[in-house]
Amino acid sequence: MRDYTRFINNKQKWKGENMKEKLAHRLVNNFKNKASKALKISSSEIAESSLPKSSILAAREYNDNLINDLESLLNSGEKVRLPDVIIVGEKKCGTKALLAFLLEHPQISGFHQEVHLVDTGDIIYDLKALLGHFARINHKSSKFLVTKTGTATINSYLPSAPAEELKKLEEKYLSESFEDWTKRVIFVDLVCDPVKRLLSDFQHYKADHPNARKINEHKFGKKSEFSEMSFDCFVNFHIRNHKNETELVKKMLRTSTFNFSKQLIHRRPNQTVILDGGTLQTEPWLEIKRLKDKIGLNAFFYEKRFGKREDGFWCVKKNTNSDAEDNLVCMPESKGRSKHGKETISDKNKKYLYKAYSQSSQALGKACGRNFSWFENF
Ligand SMILES: Nc1ncnc2c1ncn2[C@@H]1O[C@H](COP(=O)(O)OS(=O)(=O)O)[C@@H](OP(=O)(O)O)[C@H]1O
Repeated sequence: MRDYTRFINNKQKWKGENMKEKLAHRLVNNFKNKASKALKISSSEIAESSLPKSSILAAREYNDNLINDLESLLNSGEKVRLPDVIIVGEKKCGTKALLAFLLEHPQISGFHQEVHLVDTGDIIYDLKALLGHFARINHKSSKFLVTKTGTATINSYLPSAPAEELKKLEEKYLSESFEDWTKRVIFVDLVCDPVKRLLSDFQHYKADHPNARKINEHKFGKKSEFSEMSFDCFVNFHIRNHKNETELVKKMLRTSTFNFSKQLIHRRPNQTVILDGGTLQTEPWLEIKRLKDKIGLNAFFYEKRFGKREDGFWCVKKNTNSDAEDNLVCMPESKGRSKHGKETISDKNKKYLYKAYSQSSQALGKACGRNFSWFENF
C-alpha cells in the first residue's frame, strides 16, 4: 500500500484542512474498494474444491466405512438422530477447543472428530457417509448432540442434493425430516481476528501432519503450496500482487471476510449464535454462556471450571477442586501453533491486511450487534 499520509500532508500545504479531510476520505474509500477486489470479497457461497483424482479412492474407502456404520445402526433397529448444535466455523478461530469444552458438559454428547462431507462427486453417497458420522454419536439419552461440521458441508452440499433422493434417505435413515431439522438446528459460528486467522490457516497448511488422512495429505507440509514461503512472502506475492491466486488462496482470503457468518445471520437469525474466538481464548466462560443461554444448557462452564495449561491456553477442569494436570481437558499441543510458530508478519503487511478486512468485519459486528475483541486492531 502506498504511504498516503505523506501524500495527504503534502497536498494539505496548498489545499487547506478541509481538502485534506476530503482527500483522505477518498483515498481510504479507494483503498477499500481495491482491497475488496484484491480479497475477492463477494457474497458467493463458500465451496470446498473437489479432491484430486488420486485421492478419490481414499475418499471412497473413507465414506464406505462410514456407510457401514450407518447400516449397522439401521440393522440394530435405530434411526439417526441429527445434531442439535453444529459448530460450523470459522476455521482457525478455536472451533476444536470450543467443541472439546462443550463435550465435557453432562448434557452434551458428540464426537471430537470434525465431521466432513467428503466430495466424491456422488452427492447422495456422500450424504449417506455424513449420516454415518452422525450415526456414531447416536446417544439417545443425551439432551444435546453437538458436532463440528465445516461451513462447506452446510452451505454448499445439503441444498444441492436432489429432493427426491433426499426424501428417500430421510425416510430410511432419519428420525426426523431434513426440513424439520434445518428449522431447529442451532449453528454456532465462532469468528476471530481475520488477520490472525489467516496466519493460523497459513501455518496449518505449512505444518507437517503425520496423521493426515490420505484424502488430505496433498495439502499439507512439504506438499503444501506454501511449503517454501514465509507469511510475508504469501501476503506480498498472492495478495498484494495477485500472483498465482489458486483456489486454496482464494478460499483462505474469503474465509477471513466472514461472509458465511453474515449469510447465516441473515438466513437463520434465530438459529445462529455468533461467538468471539478472541474472547474464547481469554475468557471462555463468557462466550460459552451465550450459547448456554440460547439453548438452555444447565450451568457448568463458570470461571472455576477452567484452568490454564503451561503455555497459557485454557483447558476445562473435570473436577473444579483440582489443579492437577490430569484433571485438565486441553487441546493437543499443535493447537497454539501461532503462539509458538516462527511465522511473523511485517508491520506494513499487518496494516495492509487489517485495513483490507476492516469493512467486512465491521459489517459482521453490525449484523449481530457485537463489538468484537479484535476491532481494536483496525
Ligand atoms: N483453549 C485453547 N487451546 C488451544 N488453542 C486454542 C484455545 N482456544 C483457542 N485456541 C485457538 O484455536 C486455534 C485453532 O482453531 P481451530 O480449532 O478452529 O482450528 S481448525 O479449524 O480446527 O483447524 C489455535 O490457533 P493456532 O495458535 O494457530 O494453532 C488457537 O489459537
